[in-house]
Amino acid sequence: MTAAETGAAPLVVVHPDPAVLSEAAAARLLTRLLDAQSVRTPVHAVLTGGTVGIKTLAAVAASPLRAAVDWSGVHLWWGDERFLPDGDPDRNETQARAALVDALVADAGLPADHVHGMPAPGAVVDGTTVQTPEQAAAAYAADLARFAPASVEEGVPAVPEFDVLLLGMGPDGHVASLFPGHAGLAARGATIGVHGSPKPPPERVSLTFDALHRAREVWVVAAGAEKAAQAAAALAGGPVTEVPAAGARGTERTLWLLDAAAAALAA
Ligand SMILES: O=C1O[C@H](COP(=O)(O)O)[C@@H](O)[C@H](O)[C@H]1O
Repeated sequence: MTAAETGAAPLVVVHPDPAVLSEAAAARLLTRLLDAQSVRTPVHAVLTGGTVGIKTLAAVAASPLRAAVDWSGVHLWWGDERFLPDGDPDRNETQARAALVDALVADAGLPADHVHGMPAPGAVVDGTTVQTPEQAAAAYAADLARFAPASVEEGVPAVPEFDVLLLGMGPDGHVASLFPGHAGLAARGATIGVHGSPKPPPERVSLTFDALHRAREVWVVAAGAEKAAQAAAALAGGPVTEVPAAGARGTERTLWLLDAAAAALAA
Protein backbone atom coordinates (compact mmCIF):
# COMPACT_ATOMS: atom_id res chain seq x y z
CA MET A 1 0.00 0.00 0.00
CA THR A 2 1.39 3.45 -0.90
CA ALA A 3 1.34 6.43 1.45
CA ALA A 4 -1.49 7.96 -0.57
CA GLU A 5 -3.61 4.82 -0.09
CA THR A 6 -3.08 4.62 3.67
CA GLY A 7 -5.80 5.79 6.06
CA ALA A 8 -8.86 7.93 5.52
CA ALA A 9 -9.56 9.54 2.14
CA PRO A 10 -9.37 13.35 2.21
CA LEU A 11 -12.37 15.56 2.88
CA VAL A 12 -11.96 19.14 1.63
CA VAL A 13 -13.39 22.20 3.39
CA VAL A 14 -13.02 25.53 1.60
CA HIS A 15 -13.08 28.91 3.33
CA PRO A 16 -13.27 32.27 1.53
CA ASP A 17 -9.89 33.69 2.57
CA PRO A 18 -6.87 33.03 4.82
CA ALA A 19 -8.31 34.99 7.75
CA VAL A 20 -11.52 32.97 7.86
CA LEU A 21 -9.54 29.77 7.27
CA SER A 22 -7.34 30.41 10.32
CA GLU A 23 -10.31 31.30 12.53
CA ALA A 24 -12.24 28.23 11.41
CA ALA A 25 -9.23 25.94 11.86
CA ALA A 26 -8.73 27.33 15.36
CA ALA A 27 -12.37 26.74 16.31
CA ARG A 28 -12.15 23.24 14.86
CA LEU A 29 -8.91 22.52 16.75
CA LEU A 30 -10.38 23.61 20.08
CA THR A 31 -13.50 21.51 19.45
CA ARG A 32 -11.35 18.52 18.49
CA LEU A 33 -9.36 18.76 21.72
CA LEU A 34 -12.57 19.06 23.75
CA ASP A 35 -14.15 16.08 22.00
CA ALA A 36 -11.01 13.98 22.44
CA GLN A 37 -10.87 14.90 26.13
CA SER A 38 -14.41 13.63 26.59
CA VAL A 39 -13.19 10.09 25.81
CA ARG A 40 -9.52 9.97 26.91
CA THR A 41 -6.73 11.76 28.67
CA PRO A 42 -4.10 12.86 27.98
CA VAL A 43 -4.65 13.99 24.41
CA HIS A 44 -1.88 14.61 21.91
CA ALA A 45 -1.81 17.38 19.29
CA VAL A 46 0.89 17.93 16.67
CA LEU A 47 1.52 21.52 15.60
CA THR A 48 2.89 22.77 12.31
CA GLY A 49 4.94 25.72 11.22
CA GLY A 50 4.03 27.74 8.16
CA THR A 51 1.83 30.70 7.47
CA VAL A 52 -1.63 29.30 8.15
CA GLY A 53 -0.39 27.03 10.92
CA ILE A 54 0.94 29.91 12.99
CA LYS A 55 -2.07 32.13 12.21
CA THR A 56 -4.30 29.31 13.42
CA LEU A 57 -2.42 29.19 16.74
CA ALA A 58 -2.80 32.96 17.11
CA ALA A 59 -6.53 32.55 16.53
CA VAL A 60 -6.65 29.87 19.25
CA ALA A 61 -4.88 32.29 21.59
CA ALA A 62 -7.52 34.96 20.95
CA SER A 63 -10.51 32.61 21.26
CA PRO A 64 -12.59 32.61 24.45
CA LEU A 65 -13.18 28.89 23.75
CA ARG A 66 -9.61 28.10 24.70
CA ALA A 67 -10.75 28.24 28.34
CA ALA A 68 -12.99 25.23 27.67
CA VAL A 69 -10.00 22.91 27.08
CA ASP A 70 -8.30 21.25 30.05
CA TRP A 71 -4.78 22.16 28.98
CA SER A 72 -3.29 20.21 31.89
CA GLY A 73 -4.22 17.07 29.92
CA VAL A 74 -2.80 18.15 26.55
CA HIS A 75 0.59 17.27 25.06
CA LEU A 76 1.93 19.39 22.19
CA TRP A 77 4.33 18.02 19.58
CA TRP A 78 5.70 19.26 16.25
CA GLY A 79 5.57 17.63 12.84
CA ASP A 80 8.88 19.17 11.83
CA GLU A 81 11.46 21.70 12.90
CA ARG A 82 14.15 23.79 11.33
CA PHE A 83 17.49 22.69 12.91
CA LEU A 84 18.40 26.11 14.24
CA PRO A 85 19.44 27.31 17.71
CA ASP A 86 16.86 27.40 20.47
CA GLY A 87 14.89 30.66 20.26
CA ASP A 88 15.82 31.35 16.62
CA PRO A 89 12.90 33.26 15.08
CA ASP A 90 12.78 30.82 12.14
CA ARG A 91 12.17 27.81 14.37
CA ASN A 92 8.59 26.55 14.19
CA GLU A 93 8.63 26.17 17.98
CA THR A 94 9.69 29.79 18.52
CA GLN A 95 6.84 31.02 16.33
CA ALA A 96 4.29 28.71 17.97
CA ARG A 97 5.41 29.73 21.44
CA ALA A 98 5.02 33.41 20.58
CA ALA A 99 1.61 32.86 19.00
CA LEU A 100 0.08 30.58 21.65
CA VAL A 101 2.13 28.05 23.55
CA ASP A 102 3.92 30.31 26.03
CA ALA A 103 0.59 31.89 27.00
CA LEU A 104 -0.95 28.47 27.61
CA VAL A 105 1.93 27.58 29.92
CA ALA A 106 1.79 30.95 31.69
CA ASP A 107 -1.93 31.19 32.36
CA ALA A 108 -3.92 28.21 31.13
CA GLY A 109 -2.39 25.29 33.03
CA LEU A 110 -0.44 23.67 30.19
CA PRO A 111 2.48 21.96 31.97
CA ALA A 112 5.83 23.11 30.56
CA ASP A 113 6.94 19.49 30.23
CA HIS A 114 3.96 18.76 27.96
CA VAL A 115 5.53 21.01 25.30
CA HIS A 116 7.67 18.63 23.26
CA GLY A 117 9.86 20.79 21.07
CA MET A 118 12.31 19.08 18.75
CA PRO A 119 15.84 19.41 20.16
CA ALA A 120 17.88 22.36 18.85
CA PRO A 121 21.61 22.19 18.10
CA GLY A 122 23.46 22.39 21.39
CA ALA A 123 20.58 21.00 23.45
CA VAL A 124 21.65 18.48 26.06
CA VAL A 125 19.38 15.42 26.04
CA ASP A 126 20.08 12.62 28.52
CA GLY A 127 23.62 13.91 29.01
CA THR A 128 24.45 14.09 25.30
CA THR A 129 24.83 17.33 23.35
CA VAL A 130 22.79 17.34 20.16
CA GLN A 131 24.98 18.28 17.21
CA THR A 132 23.25 16.87 14.15
CA PRO A 133 19.70 16.61 12.82
CA GLU A 134 19.99 12.83 13.19
CA GLN A 135 20.80 13.13 16.89
CA ALA A 136 17.84 15.49 17.34
CA ALA A 137 15.61 13.07 15.44
CA ALA A 138 16.73 10.14 17.61
CA ALA A 139 16.12 12.09 20.82
CA TYR A 140 12.66 13.10 19.61
CA ALA A 141 11.83 9.51 18.68
CA ALA A 142 12.74 8.46 22.23
CA ASP A 143 10.43 11.13 23.67
CA LEU A 144 7.59 10.05 21.36
CA ALA A 145 8.08 6.42 22.37
CA ARG A 146 7.38 7.31 26.02
CA PHE A 147 3.79 8.10 25.03
CA ALA A 148 3.19 5.28 22.54
CA PRO A 149 0.56 2.59 23.16
CA ALA A 150 1.84 -0.34 25.20
CA SER A 151 1.99 -2.58 22.14
CA VAL A 152 2.32 -1.66 18.49
CA GLU A 153 2.39 -3.90 15.44
CA GLU A 154 5.75 -4.82 13.96
CA GLY A 155 6.99 -2.11 11.62
CA VAL A 156 4.82 0.57 13.22
CA PRO A 157 6.81 3.33 14.95
CA ALA A 158 6.37 3.85 18.69
CA VAL A 159 4.58 7.19 18.77
CA PRO A 160 1.37 8.40 20.42
CA GLU A 161 -1.89 7.93 18.53
CA PHE A 162 -2.08 11.67 17.96
CA ASP A 163 -5.60 13.02 18.34
CA VAL A 164 -4.95 15.69 15.75
CA LEU A 165 -1.94 16.43 13.58
CA LEU A 166 -1.72 19.74 11.72
CA LEU A 167 0.34 20.09 8.56
CA GLY A 168 1.04 23.11 6.40
CA MET A 169 1.88 22.52 2.75
CA GLY A 170 4.58 24.31 0.79
CA PRO A 171 4.08 25.42 -2.83
CA ASP A 172 6.22 22.41 -3.82
CA GLY A 173 3.76 20.06 -2.06
CA HIS A 174 5.98 19.32 0.94
CA VAL A 175 4.44 18.56 4.31
CA ALA A 176 6.36 18.60 7.60
CA SER A 177 9.95 18.45 6.22
CA LEU A 178 9.16 15.70 3.71
CA PHE A 179 10.20 17.19 0.38
CA PRO A 180 9.59 16.01 -3.19
CA GLY A 181 12.26 13.58 -4.37
CA HIS A 182 13.92 13.27 -0.96
CA ALA A 183 14.96 9.90 0.45
CA GLY A 184 13.15 10.79 3.68
CA LEU A 185 9.83 10.11 1.97
CA ALA A 186 10.52 6.39 2.25
CA ALA A 187 12.19 6.47 5.67
CA ARG A 188 10.97 4.05 8.32
CA GLY A 189 10.85 4.70 12.06
CA ALA A 190 9.36 7.77 13.71
CA THR A 191 11.68 10.63 12.80
CA ILE A 192 14.42 11.65 10.39
CA GLY A 193 17.19 14.19 10.12
CA VAL A 194 16.86 16.17 6.88
CA HIS A 195 19.72 17.66 4.84
CA GLY A 196 19.52 19.73 1.69
CA SER A 197 16.02 21.06 2.19
CA PRO A 198 15.10 23.15 -0.88
CA LYS A 199 13.46 25.62 1.49
CA PRO A 200 15.86 27.24 4.00
CA PRO A 201 17.25 26.27 6.35
CA PRO A 202 18.78 23.16 4.74
CA GLU A 203 18.94 21.12 7.94
CA ARG A 204 15.74 20.03 9.59
CA VAL A 205 14.09 17.31 11.66
CA SER A 206 10.80 15.70 10.65
CA LEU A 207 8.29 13.05 11.54
CA THR A 208 8.16 10.33 8.88
CA PHE A 209 5.09 9.25 6.98
CA ASP A 210 4.98 6.18 9.25
CA ALA A 211 4.62 8.50 12.24
CA LEU A 212 2.14 10.86 10.55
CA HIS A 213 0.00 7.85 9.73
CA ARG A 214 -0.43 7.09 13.45
CA ALA A 215 -2.57 10.21 13.85
CA ARG A 216 -6.29 9.71 14.24
CA GLU A 217 -6.90 12.96 12.40
CA VAL A 218 -4.56 14.68 9.94
CA TRP A 219 -5.46 18.20 8.83
CA VAL A 220 -3.64 19.92 5.97
CA VAL A 221 -4.05 23.71 6.23
CA ALA A 222 -3.05 25.83 3.23
CA ALA A 223 -3.89 29.15 1.64
CA GLY A 224 -2.96 31.05 -1.51
CA ALA A 225 -2.94 30.57 -5.26
CA GLU A 226 0.68 29.37 -5.16
CA LYS A 227 -0.55 26.22 -3.37
CA ALA A 228 -3.40 25.46 -5.80
CA ALA A 229 -1.56 23.20 -8.27
CA GLN A 230 -0.02 20.98 -5.60
CA ALA A 231 -3.25 20.87 -3.57
CA ALA A 232 -5.07 19.63 -6.68
CA ALA A 233 -2.31 17.11 -7.46
CA ALA A 234 -2.26 15.80 -3.88
CA LEU A 235 -6.03 15.45 -3.76
CA ALA A 236 -5.89 13.59 -7.07
CA GLY A 237 -3.63 11.04 -5.40
CA GLY A 238 -0.02 11.96 -5.92
CA PRO A 239 2.44 10.43 -6.56
CA VAL A 240 3.86 11.00 -3.09
CA THR A 241 7.42 11.15 -4.44
CA GLU A 242 6.42 14.27 -6.38
CA VAL A 243 3.65 15.61 -4.14
CA PRO A 244 4.35 14.53 -0.55
CA ALA A 245 1.09 16.07 0.68
CA ALA A 246 -0.72 13.22 -1.10
CA GLY A 247 0.56 10.94 1.65
CA ALA A 248 -0.86 12.98 4.52
CA ARG A 249 -3.55 10.70 5.91
CA GLY A 250 -5.07 10.07 9.33
CA THR A 251 -6.43 6.72 10.49
CA GLU A 252 -9.91 8.11 11.16
CA ARG A 253 -10.07 11.38 9.24
CA THR A 254 -8.08 13.39 6.73
CA LEU A 255 -9.18 16.99 6.37
CA TRP A 256 -7.93 19.56 3.91
CA LEU A 257 -8.74 23.05 5.16
CA LEU A 258 -8.13 25.44 2.28
CA ASP A 259 -8.91 28.97 1.27
CA ALA A 260 -10.65 29.53 -2.05
CA ALA A 261 -7.41 30.39 -3.86
CA ALA A 262 -5.66 27.19 -2.75
CA ALA A 263 -8.73 25.11 -3.64
CA ALA A 264 -9.23 26.71 -7.06
CA LEU A 265 -7.77 23.85 -9.13
CA ALA A 266 -9.04 20.91 -7.04
CA ALA A 267 -11.61 18.72 -8.81
O1 LIG B 1 9.14 25.08 6.18
C1 LIG B 1 8.00 24.79 6.44
O2 LIG B 1 7.02 25.08 5.54
C2 LIG B 1 5.73 24.47 5.58
C3 LIG B 1 4.73 25.35 4.82
O3 LIG B 1 4.92 26.71 5.11
P1 LIG B 1 4.07 27.87 4.41
O4 LIG B 1 4.63 29.14 4.97
O5 LIG B 1 4.24 27.76 2.93
O6 LIG B 1 2.66 27.69 4.84
C4 LIG B 1 5.34 24.13 6.99
O7 LIG B 1 4.20 23.36 6.99
C5 LIG B 1 6.46 23.38 7.70
O8 LIG B 1 6.06 23.03 9.00
C6 LIG B 1 7.63 24.27 7.77
O9 LIG B 1 8.73 23.74 8.46
